[in-house]
Amino acid sequence: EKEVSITKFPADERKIIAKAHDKYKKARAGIINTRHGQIHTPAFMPVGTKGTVKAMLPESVQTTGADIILGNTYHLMLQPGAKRVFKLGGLHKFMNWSKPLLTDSGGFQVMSLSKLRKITEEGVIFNSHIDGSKFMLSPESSTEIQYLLGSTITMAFDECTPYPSTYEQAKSSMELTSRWAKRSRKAFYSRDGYGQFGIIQGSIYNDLRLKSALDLIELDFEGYAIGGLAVGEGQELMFKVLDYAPDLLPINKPRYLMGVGKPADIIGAVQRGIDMFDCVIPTRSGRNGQAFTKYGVVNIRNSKYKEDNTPLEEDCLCPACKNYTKAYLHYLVKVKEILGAMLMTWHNLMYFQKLMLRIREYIAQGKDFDFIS
Ligand SMILES: N#Cc1ccc(CCNc2nc3cc4nc(N)[nH]c(=O)c4cc3[nH]2)cc1
Ligand SMILES: [Zn+2]
Repeated sequence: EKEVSITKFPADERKIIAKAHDKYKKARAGIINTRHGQIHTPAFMPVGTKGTVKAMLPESVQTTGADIILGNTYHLMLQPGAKRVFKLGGLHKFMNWSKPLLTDSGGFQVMSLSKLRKITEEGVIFNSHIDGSKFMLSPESSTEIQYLLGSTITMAFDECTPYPSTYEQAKSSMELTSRWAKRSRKAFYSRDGYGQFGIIQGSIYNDLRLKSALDLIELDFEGYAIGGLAVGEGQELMFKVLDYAPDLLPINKPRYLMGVGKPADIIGAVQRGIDMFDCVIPTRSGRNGQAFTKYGVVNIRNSKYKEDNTPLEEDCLCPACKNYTKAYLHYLVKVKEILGAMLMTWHNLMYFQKLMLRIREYIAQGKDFDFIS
């Protein structure tokens, strides 16, 4: 079909509702057109780190309403290897997911997973957390790996500035990210319908966030991510950065907040102008027995559910709610049956997608939406 450019917030479909209450005037709903289909924003991306959304079939992920899922350069370069995935037809074919795929660029995962690592101007040298063998990730190699995987949206190679950081530490980290962004942009093989997002850093310092945005806007990325958040700063400080940073980014391009988050975090970030999210919470906490419901979070392992013959949510259309009871889910999770992980994950992904759908609808109708969660 006709390939379209990746970021076309169609003017007529873009609904920026100037709200009487200034809390909402930054919220926007739109559509990102890509080579692999449309992404309705605000969008939540389920995390499929190793080429699978854990405990879900791709067709099941699709039924929850997800338009796009996230994969990880770091994990896939170690196993099965980017060249092998390329030889086998790319990640879309390998994992049987034909819709958009966004891949994180690996720097964040190296810092959180690999043991020995060394950051140099060239890139990051590290030992695999699997077998200790030596690897290097650089703006060039990360961008090439994401090309070999066939990512719809490639992330620039950045350094996620830890929290807390002094102003000086945040400044030199942000400056490194700007130099790496330039190299990432140069290494990107641009094709119609594919895109590369820059990632701004600067920690909690507004002037550093501004400089980071200016450096990256010069590189004319198809979209921009706000990095260096959801790293332990807490919701209040995250929102303080989000009261300022999204407006530094081009209004007509997608804004992606990496690693976020709980429903309340997502709502607060949408109200501040964010379009895209990813978080392991619905999948990881689902496998650990936490179900997100309109009544709040249900810890299904709690003994009070062992004879509860009612569904998690009576009006939810997911298999867990349509066909099973909390008593059965309680039992499956307690005895660590694989079906327990499957059903809890499916429900949580459905819950997160329903939340995004309702947010999109409320924005389109110009309605307030801060009470949803
Ligand atoms: N369960 C659970 C759970 C575990 C971790 C998290 C926090 C994830 N936060 C987070 N992911 C990130 C990825 C990132 N990737 C890159 N390339 N750069 C970032 O600055 C960055 C920042 C992030 N912050 C949230 C929930
Ligand atoms: Zn359900």
